[in-house]
Amino acid sequence: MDIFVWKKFYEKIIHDFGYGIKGDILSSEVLEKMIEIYKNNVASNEISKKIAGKDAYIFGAGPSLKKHVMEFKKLNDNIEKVVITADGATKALLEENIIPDIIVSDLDGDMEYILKSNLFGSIVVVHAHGDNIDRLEKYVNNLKNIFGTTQVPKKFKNLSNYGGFTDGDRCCFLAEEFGAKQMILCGMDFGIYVTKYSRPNIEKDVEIADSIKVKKLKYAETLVNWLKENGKTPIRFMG
Ligand SMILES: Nc1ncnc2c1ncn2[C@@H]1O[C@H](COP(=O)(O)OP(=O)(O)OP(=O)(O)O)[C@@H](O)[C@H]1O
Ligand SMILES: Nc1nc2c(c(=O)[nH]1)N=C(CO)CN2
Ligand SMILES: [Mg+2]
Repeated sequence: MDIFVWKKFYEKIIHDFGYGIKGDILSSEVLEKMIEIYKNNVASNEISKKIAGKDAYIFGAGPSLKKHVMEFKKLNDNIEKVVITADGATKALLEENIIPDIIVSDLDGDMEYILKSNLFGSIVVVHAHGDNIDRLEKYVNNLKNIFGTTQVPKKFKNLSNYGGFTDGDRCCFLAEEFGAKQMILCGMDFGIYVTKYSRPNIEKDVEIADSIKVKKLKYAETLVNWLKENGKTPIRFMG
């Protein structure tokens, strides 16, 4: 997404959620510094090699996730694919012995499966924002092959901004940026329900989301719809 178009979305989002741009900038600076120190990042051409020209299967943590993982497993064609998971959705793929090529995360969820998947080779696209500085400090030096992103519409030496807000819609903006042939969205239900993959501490498998999560999902849907209308990569839903 053009940075000026993203700036308009971003200003609305931070106003709507009461986030401060200062926190987002500080967090981005922290991630930049860590990448400089640990040098554990990959260059953008590594992302390009994984995505360009392929069918991008993008997995979010909605109620249809497990069903769509099983459908994905049954695919039997020779089409080149890239598996991109949003944060908590990573666990559902590992449960089926599928290692995602790329994980997009702000590191705010259950890290066990992201760390495990990264050990098996997944690139982790780590997002900096004002509410995850502690998570960056705790986990970035334990990861290899990371790619840093920011939501601040401003240039950073080691961070990229392709637009997008939640981990799920940012997967889509990444696939668009790096020239996927098409995107197939799995577990990207949006709506008002969350799963244990998104919120590990809920009692039932699926529960009604809290109001902030519902609002985040609404933005995720709006951004994916924007991309569908304005992007070059076709987007469809699994099933
Ligand atoms: N019904 C849904 N419930 C949860 N995630 C969904 C749903 N539909 C789509 N998604 C996408 O799946 C992604 C992964 O979910 P997860 O809750 O692990 O991520 P998250 O963005 O870190 O959420 P949060 O910021 O609220 O912690 C979300 O970012 C969202 O874009
Ligand atoms: N400042 C801030 N930015 C975000 C946040 C958040 O909680 N705080 N959550 C996001 C994805 O869910 C994306 N961006
Ligand atoms: Mg997250």
